[in-house]
Amino acid sequence: MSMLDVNGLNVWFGKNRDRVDAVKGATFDVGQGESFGLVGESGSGKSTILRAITGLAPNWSGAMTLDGKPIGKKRPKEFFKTVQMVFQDPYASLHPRHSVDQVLGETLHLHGFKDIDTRVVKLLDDVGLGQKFRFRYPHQLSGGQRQRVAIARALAPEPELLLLDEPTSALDVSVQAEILNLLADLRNDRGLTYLMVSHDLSVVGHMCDRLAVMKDGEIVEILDVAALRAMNATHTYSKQLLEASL
Ligand SMILES: Nc1ncnc2c1ncn2[C@@H]1O[C@H](COP(=O)(O)OP(=O)(O)OP(=O)(O)O)[C@@H](O)[C@H]1O
Repeated sequence: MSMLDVNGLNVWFGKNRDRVDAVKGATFDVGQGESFGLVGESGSGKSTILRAITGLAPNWSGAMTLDGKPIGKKRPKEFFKTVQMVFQDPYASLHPRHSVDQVLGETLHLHGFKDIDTRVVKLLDDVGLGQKFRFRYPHQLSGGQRQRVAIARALAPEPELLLLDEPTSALDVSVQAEILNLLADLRNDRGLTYLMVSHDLSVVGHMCDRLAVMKDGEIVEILDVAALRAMNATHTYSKQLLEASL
């Protein structure tokens, strides 16, 4: 069964002459436990799809369902127990004056957990940081460590679906693989479902089962990773993208 089903999604910003149609008629589904990639050039609408799913892009039409239930205009609190997002830039996504303990503790509190201490310790272990990072502030962490905290925060409500918006592109090349391996391990251990945006085909080839290629707001092709590895795309633009990635 589909974890996420997106059907004829249109997303726009602004009005009249200022209107930008960022996503046009996007249709795809992400199976339970699947890792699905969205690739394409800058401005093709990849992040906007994630933002529409989480309610950060309010102007949309079409149909989206999560676990078979329609996603409406307002997201109830339970929605964010199932769906969490990890942003590209952990420098921007963590409050500079909140310690790691506050970041995780407040998220757990918000989601109604009582055994907060135990869970904070467990989350830090799960993302490979450990307790010594618990009372540090973002400026005392490296980029990779900050992204681990952001991943721990996303895992706190025990979600089923993680929306990953270029989760390694703001990091040093040397730590990108560590974070990708962490995400792959977490998916294996917890049976998570991923919807992952990347402009890097090698990242998607490593992390995803299937991918959608986007251009100018439209999905031009959906490929499985075997077809990606075999350079077996049908659409001209996907072919160009594959060739450019060599
Ligand atoms: N808040 C906004 N207001 C107006 N236009 C926006 C807004 N957010 C995105 N857009 C426009 O929507 C289009 C799609 O942007 P989006 O960020 O989804 O692309 P992307 O494929 O994720 O690119 P990138 O890899 O650079 O993040 C672009 O033309 C962008 O300028």
